[in-house]
Amino acid sequence: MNESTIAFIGAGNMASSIIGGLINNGWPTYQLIATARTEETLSDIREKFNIETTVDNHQAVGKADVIMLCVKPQVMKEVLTDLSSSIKPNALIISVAAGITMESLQKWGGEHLSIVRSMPNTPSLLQCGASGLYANNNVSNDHKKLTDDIFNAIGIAKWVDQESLIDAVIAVSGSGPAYYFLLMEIMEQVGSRLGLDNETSRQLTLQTALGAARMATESSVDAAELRRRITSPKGTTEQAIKTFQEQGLPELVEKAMNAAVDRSIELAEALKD
Ligand SMILES: NC(=O)C1=CN([C@@H]2O[C@H](COP(=O)(O)OP(=O)(O)OC[C@H]3O[C@@H](n4cnc5c(N)ncnc54)[C@H](OP(=O)(O)O)[C@@H]3O)[C@@H](O)[C@H]2O)C=CC1
Ligand SMILES: O=C(O)[C@@H]1CCC=N1
Repeated sequence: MNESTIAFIGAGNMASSIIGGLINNGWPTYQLIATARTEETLSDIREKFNIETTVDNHQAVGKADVIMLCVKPQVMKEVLTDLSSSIKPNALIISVAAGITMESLQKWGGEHLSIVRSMPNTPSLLQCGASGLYANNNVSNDHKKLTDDIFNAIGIAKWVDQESLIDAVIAVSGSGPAYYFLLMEIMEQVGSRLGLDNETSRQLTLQTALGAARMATESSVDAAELRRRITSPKGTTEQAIKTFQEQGLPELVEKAMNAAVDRSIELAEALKD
């Protein structure tokens, strides 16, 4: 069992997904600390996870072997600059923020710090997360192993060797759950408009998403082949897929994913100073 204490600076959607995923995987609650701006958020975290909380970032960071920066990109500079003096020597810093570069993190926290830029996603709560990881040159093999222990406990994790690929990870898996949720929302609504009662439409949609995801991950053939197996010649699926393709779904998805990348680059530029 890992003996490291992890401080979560920021205890919102992403932090609580990681905390929940770690606890579900057996990470000891006494090794987790979370901070937030408001007591309201912290009492919610204590109620859900029974871990130590504080509004004092310095107090949390002073005890931590791993400091997980889980605040919004817009407040990262203020938060990291302020807490840098309390970071223990040999602590590992992990940022989850979109659009905050390694250069900025080092400038605000200190050039000597071991920093990993991560891009997790909220299904981490169910240990179904998909994370991308990028390390600076100060990160030792032990720190990499520790990072792997954390992110593999909440799903799968892939190291990338160029920082710019973190933006690709944002477009695929960081933001990705929202794309599938959007499709589920739309299918539920259309099912209702086609005459199903709302609850039936919801249940059929969600079970279909779960079934498709499980088949895609558990089957020995790829998604394209699984799709072909549903698409009978001259059948109903053929008409639906043809409509998606003729109306530009592939181009639309590419455009949306590029928009996510562009926004990350734009944030990095706007928040670098
Ligand atoms: N949501 C997602 O799916 C993903 C998010 N991310 C990244 O995660 C980060 C957080 O996003 P998300 O969790 O959605 O945001 P939330 O707004 O849900 O959480 C942000 C948290 O930061 C806390 N906070 C704000 N200022 C401070 C401070 N000075 N000290 C300590 N805590 C502070 C807030 O406290 P309070 O609640 O008290 O206001 C809140 O708990 C972002 O950088 C984002 O890019 C990455 C991948 C996926
Ligand atoms: O939307 C965002 O900016 C964050 C990063 C990836 C998912 N949520």
